[in-house]
Amino acid sequence: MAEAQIGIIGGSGLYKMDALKDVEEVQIQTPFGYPSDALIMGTLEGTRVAFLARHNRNHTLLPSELPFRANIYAMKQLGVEYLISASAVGSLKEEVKPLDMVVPDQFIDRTKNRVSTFFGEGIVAHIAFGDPICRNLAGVLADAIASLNLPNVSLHQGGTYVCMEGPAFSTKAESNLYRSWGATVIGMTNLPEAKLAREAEIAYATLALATDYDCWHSDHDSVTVDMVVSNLQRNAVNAQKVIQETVRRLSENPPPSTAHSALKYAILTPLDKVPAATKEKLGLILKKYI
Ligand SMILES: CSC[C@H]1O[C@H](OP(=O)(O)O)[C@H](O)[C@@H]1O
Ligand SMILES: Nc1ncnc2[nH]cnc12
Repeated sequence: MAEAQIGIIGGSGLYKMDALKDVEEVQIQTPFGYPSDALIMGTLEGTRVAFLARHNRNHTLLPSELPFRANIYAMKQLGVEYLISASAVGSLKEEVKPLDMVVPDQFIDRTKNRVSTFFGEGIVAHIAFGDPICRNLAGVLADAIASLNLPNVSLHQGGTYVCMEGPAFSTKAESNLYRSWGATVIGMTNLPEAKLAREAEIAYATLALATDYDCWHSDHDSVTVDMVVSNLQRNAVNAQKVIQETVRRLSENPPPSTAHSALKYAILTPLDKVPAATKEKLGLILKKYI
């Protein structure tokens, strides 16, 4: 099986990475079904990476339809230890302008219909999630953004990403509620990924690309898909530069991550009491502990 230490999940508007060399497309089956699309393996800055279009290259999957478990498990099968998510988000703060980049460090869960754990079926585990983003990976990502000095793009390091169910965008009352909570950006995808990545002991960080002011801002039109995609297309070149620079820095100096041992104290069920079928299904995740 092709291997990569670094994974990239591209969201709305980022369906491929132009700079990848020696590209190989791999269809991966996991115990949780097929991922959103084939994984694109390629070399970036001399390092093998795995790229996945979160909603499929043809954008056929709603946020609520995403096979989150298969996506993260497939990354684990490829040997991924660091996962960078690029995502379109709405801004909930005046100072976060469309086209700005945010590296969030917190989430608020407003989803209703997502499976966000690999556990169950006879095995119980509770990962620590007080710091849902890997601080060291986020640091590398933020340093990479800062080093590029991208014109007209401000970096906001830290901030809270509200993850809503969708697919409809928020009402003004909801948007203002999230603002009153001090949240920074809003999207529909990153929280289940962050939880599953943590369970799979993969370090996870988000490159949030602001595309709109959601619907709260009286001087801006309410968010539309056109607005999101046209802004993200304007930003896609920048996003790829950031990812490339992040990969260069990561491959030179892969940082330690507490995510890499997240399960050490998380599993409650004695492993000899876990049904054999479950042990087999979660084999890749559990093997360190068996
Ligand atoms: C196309 S607008 C809404 C859509 O965009 C974001 O997707 P992603 O996080 O994959 O970039 C947002 O979460 C919604 O899924
Ligand atoms: N305003 C918004 N709400 C939810 N998801 C988004 N993705 C991009 N903009 C968004």
